[in-house]
Amino acid sequence: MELAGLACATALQKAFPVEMHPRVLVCCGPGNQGGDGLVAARHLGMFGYVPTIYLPKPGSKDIYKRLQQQCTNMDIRTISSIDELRDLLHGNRVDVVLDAIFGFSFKPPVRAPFDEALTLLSGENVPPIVSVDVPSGWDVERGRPEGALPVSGDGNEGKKAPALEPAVLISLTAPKEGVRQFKGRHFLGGRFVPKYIEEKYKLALPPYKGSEQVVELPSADNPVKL
Ligand SMILES: NC(=O)C1=CN([C@@H]2O[C@H](COP(=O)(O)OP(=O)(O)OC[C@H]3O[C@@H](n4cnc5c(N)ncnc54)[C@H](O)[C@@H]3O)[C@@H](O)[C@H]2O)[C@@H](O)CC1
Repeated sequence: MELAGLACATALQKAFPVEMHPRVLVCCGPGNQGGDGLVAARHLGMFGYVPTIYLPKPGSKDIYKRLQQQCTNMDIRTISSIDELRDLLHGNRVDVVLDAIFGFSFKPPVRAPFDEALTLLSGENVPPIVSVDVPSGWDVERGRPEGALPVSGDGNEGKKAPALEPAVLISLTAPKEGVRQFKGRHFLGGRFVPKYIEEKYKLALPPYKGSEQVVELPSADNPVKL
């Protein structure tokens, strides 16, 4: 989780340098991906950004609580309500968003309060989004859903929430099948995979340069050379 979060912070820094994009909103879900987001927030703070964490539903694992505490120790502000999220986004107080809400374990329908968060983050004039591993709302295998996602809960019949459309994606360990359609800047972070795992699963991972934690991958709109 530590190296994954560091990779997320590093990719965001490459795509959105601190000089131009100092204010980062880190949106965290309740799973391991949310934990990666908390780690990334801490490193972004170390890189000179001013992170704010949106954490509506903290994970219950002990490691999650400890990661939260480390952010608190660094005086990183945490918000939890949808009203605070709306105020931040509509008040032009965010330069870039790190989407660490849902990763490969997401399954629709979307449960509250993430339906409203996805709607706000998909609104007009929202700053660019960097998604972790799988853009929130996409399926790890099938990718971007066709149309908006159903929302669960009494009284939500017919209600929909959009999947996110990030500008940048940071895949962890190896890109997932569902992000083949992703066209923006695409980074890979996962310089922690032992050779035997790479060979066992035939991952064919690209080389990382020097001591870099991430490598930029070619995508349809960004044909970088490896
Ligand atoms: N080996 C691993 O498992 C690693 C995982 N990593 C990260 O962790 C992610 C996977 O972590 P997890 O398996 O914990 O799952 P996720 O972080 O993808 O999310 C699962 C959480 O979201 C909730 N959730 C799922 N569907 C929902 C819905 N429709 N509405 C509301 N809440 C919903 C679940 O209750 C669960 O708490 C990866 O995508 C990656 O970002 C990395 O830290 C690297 C290592």
